[in-house]
This record gives sequence, structure tokens and C-alpha cells, in this order.
Amino acid sequence: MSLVELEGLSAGYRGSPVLSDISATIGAGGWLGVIGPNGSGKSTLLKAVLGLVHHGGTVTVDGRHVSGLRQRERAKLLGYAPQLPQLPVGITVTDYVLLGRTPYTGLLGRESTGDLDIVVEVLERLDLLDLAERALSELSGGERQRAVLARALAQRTGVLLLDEPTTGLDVGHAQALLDLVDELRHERGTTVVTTLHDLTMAGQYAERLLLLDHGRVSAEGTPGEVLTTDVLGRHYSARVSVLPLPDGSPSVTPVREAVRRPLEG
Ligand SMILES: Nc1ncnc2c1ncn2[C@@H]1O[C@H](COP(=O)(O)OP(=O)(O)OP(=O)(O)O)[C@@H](O)[C@H]1O
Repeated sequence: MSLVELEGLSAGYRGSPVLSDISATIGAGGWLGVIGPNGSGKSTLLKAVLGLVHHGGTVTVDGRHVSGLRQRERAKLLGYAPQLPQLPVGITVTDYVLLGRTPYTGLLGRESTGDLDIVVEVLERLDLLDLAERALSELSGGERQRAVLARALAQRTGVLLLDEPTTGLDVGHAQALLDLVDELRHERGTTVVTTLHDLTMAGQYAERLLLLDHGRVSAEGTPGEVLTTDVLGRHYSARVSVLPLPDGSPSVTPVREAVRRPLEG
């Protein structure tokens, strides 16, 4: 159970600012969905929380300043699945997922049977057992995406930061993955931050949404408060229809503009 607090967070790359003044609190076991148009700063926000980009302001997990932690300590606290990970060449799925256990291995760098049990459990839950001995480089895009998530889950951290975790996944695997993350939240109190482009799924799984536009918070609240035709029209320049699903969460559907065709004949 980890409480994550961002206060006045700013971040950027080599002198070009991207994020300014982001503040948010994610309660222990909560799920924050970060949404926003392309280039609005969603991935940069996750990287700033992890300390991977130059940033100002503070990030604390249960009151501990993340910037003061050593890499190993940080990796025990925050699990991260990047959008475009650098994947090692010539490694099997099992060995790749085992890398998630690195923060816990001893001086000799040997994994324990406990580490292996965790890896097998994660592979099973992500439907990867049949691919366990395959080379990572020989997987399909969606299978590789699941392996990247498996590595983050194997870290067994109190906080999971997932950057576009459903990209490249078919609808069944996307649902299974988000269901699994939700299960972890309920079983272990894992605190979750995801960036997601699928707004309907974001509204179904996240408790609260934070909408970024040009590096600033443009809207924050429950999915019902943020996913409105007005807000989405303004920040995405999109024509959408928003209707409630049976569970009350908003379903966002793009609406094609009526095409005027010249009269035939
Ligand atoms: N390594 C980098 N160096 C310089 N600029 C970068 C770098 N990474 C991202 N940017 C810039 O920072 C801004 C925010 O990028 P970011 O990847 O955080 O957006 P995003 O909201 O995650 O976008 P998308 O939805 O397209 O994934 C963009 O203008 C992008 O061009």
C-alpha cells in the first residue's frame, strides 16, 4: 500500500520544458489514468516520477522522496513498463522477466527459487507460459508487450507505472491485462498509474483521470467528470459521443463527420 504524491512537478528535455506544475495525489491502492493528446507529456510525467528525466518539484511515495533513493531502492518501490523499451538481444522471455527480480538478488546476482516462482506466476497470469523459452526477439508485437509488462509485475512493487500498457494488444488480451492489474490492486493494494489512449478503457479501470494538454493539467476527476464531449472536444479536437455503459462508466465513441457527396447521376 503506497501513497504517491506529486507536488509542483515540472520536467523537460535539454532545456525544453514539457511539464509544468503538476500536482496529484494517488491514494494507496488507487488507480490514476493519465490521458491527453499526443505529445501532451504523459510519458514524460511517468519518467519524471521515476527520476529518469530532469525535473523539479517533488515526488514522494509514503512520504519518502523518490529523488533521494538509490536505483535499487527505487526499483523496489516503483515498477515501470515503458512505451518503447530497449530490449536485450538474444534473451528468452523467462530470462527477461527474471530481470524484474534484479533489485532483490544478492551479491552474487543469483535468483532464488522464490524469484523463479514469482516469474512463473506472472508468466502464467499473462498467458506467456507457452512462450517462456522463446527468444524475446522472435515474439509478435503484442506478445513482446506482454513480456515487458510481465517484467514490471515481477518487480512486485507497491506502485506500478504503466505507459500505454495495452498498445498492440488485441481486445481480449488488453482486458485480461487491465483485469490483472486491477486484481493486484485489490489483492495487494498496488497503486497504479497508467497512460492510456483508449478512453473508454481508461474510464472503466481508473478511479480518477488526469488530462494533460501541453504539459499542464487541464482536467482532473472521476471518469464521469473528465470524459465529456465538451472536455474531449476541446482538448483532442475530436468529435465524440459519450454514453453511459451498464456499469455507469462512460463509453467514448468517435463520430464521423457527415460527408457531403455530390448528387450522383
Ligand atoms: N527524449 C526526448 N528529447 C526531447 N524531447 C522529447 C523527448 N521525449 C519526448 N519529447 C517531447 O516532449 C513532449 C512530450 O512527449 P511525451 O512522450 O511525454 O508525450 P505523450 O503525451 O506521452 O505522447 P504520445 O501520446 O504521443 O505517446 C513532446 O513534444 C515530445 O516531442
